[in-house]
Amino acid sequence: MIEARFKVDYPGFGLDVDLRLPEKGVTALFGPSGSGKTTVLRCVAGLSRAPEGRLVVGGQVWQDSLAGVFLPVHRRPLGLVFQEASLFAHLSVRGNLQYGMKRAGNRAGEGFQSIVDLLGIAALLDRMPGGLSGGERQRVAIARALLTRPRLLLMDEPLAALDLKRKLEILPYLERLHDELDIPVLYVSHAPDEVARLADHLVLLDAGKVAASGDLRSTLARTDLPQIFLDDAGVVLETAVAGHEDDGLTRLGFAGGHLYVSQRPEAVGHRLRCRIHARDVSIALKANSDSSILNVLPATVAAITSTDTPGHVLLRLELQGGDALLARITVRSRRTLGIETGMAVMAQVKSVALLG
Ligand SMILES: Nc1ncnc2c1ncn2[C@@H]1O[C@H](COP(=O)(O)OP(=O)(O)OP(=O)(O)O)[C@@H](O)[C@H]1O
Repeated sequence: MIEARFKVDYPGFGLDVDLRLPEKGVTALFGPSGSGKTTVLRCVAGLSRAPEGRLVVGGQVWQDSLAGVFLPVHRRPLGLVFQEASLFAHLSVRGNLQYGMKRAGNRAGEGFQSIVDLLGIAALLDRMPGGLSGGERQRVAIARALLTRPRLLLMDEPLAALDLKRKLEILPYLERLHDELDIPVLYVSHAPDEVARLADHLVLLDAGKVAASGDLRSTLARTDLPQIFLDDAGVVLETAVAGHEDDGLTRLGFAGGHLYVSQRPEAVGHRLRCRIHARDVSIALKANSDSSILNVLPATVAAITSTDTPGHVLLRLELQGGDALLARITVRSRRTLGIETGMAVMAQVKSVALLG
């Protein structure tokens, strides 16, 4: 468990957070511009010194303002990856990686091959940074950070400077981080799709305060969050390919039932994350045989929340097996159908976005 408590006062902005984060997996720090994501990351890195703060990583105290403890950034075993990869232009990719290793006392190059493979950069080792694409540079920067054998990897909007094509190229490598790294990753982003795809744990920041912190799927399914997080609300489901149908559809299975999507190349059993937006879910009182909507799941209305969207409410629908969906429907439809909490309904899913 990482314990991170920081209080910072800047003119016009105050940060006051108290977090308990898992020691494994990717934690996304998500929130609107100016909510304090980078400030938290800088306090964790030791790049900023919170006047009041306590930070414990892997049982080691990195900061304890009451006891006067503050490890400077160079004494913290962490890897840092920023928006722009700052590689040494006069060193090859291999030279850049070796520099990182030496600085961290990793002279034997422990883990070199597995990290080079993890980031897919074996073919780039003898190239100079000047000739690399933005996505390749970021992969090298991540490898260099990992080769310092950090206890924690910090990433601040690592994809923000890349165009869509480069983002898509690097995402699969980042995705592997949560499966293959046994250190925690703290990932700052304001891109909902990136967070939905990469994170295991989610911290929502709003005006310097923690609006929510928890497992990604259950946090995204909450309807009791500040409005800013409900505008583009949607859940993430962890599914597996259950079969390929002969009419060009792939069937995905999860505890709540099945979802049909356009044919996928992945084999049966392959895990796929999906995002389902609240705006893409509608409600029927019973299974409809005269509808073109294929994906219909039995659900129970667990919560009804009003939102900033005039004339609409947000429903939280519990599915079999513990997952949930959100649905944005009109107040009029709610009235016409007589929807109340506790009712059994059919959730009609108009669109499923596959992540990855
Ligand atoms: N050194 C500083 N001195 C004064 N104010 C600061 C300092 N650093 C950050 N701030 C202010 O703190 C607030 C939070 O900034 P921060 O960069 O943490 O937000 P963010 O959520 O990362 O935003 P973005 O998504 O735009 O990067 C902002 O209002 C910013 O102007």
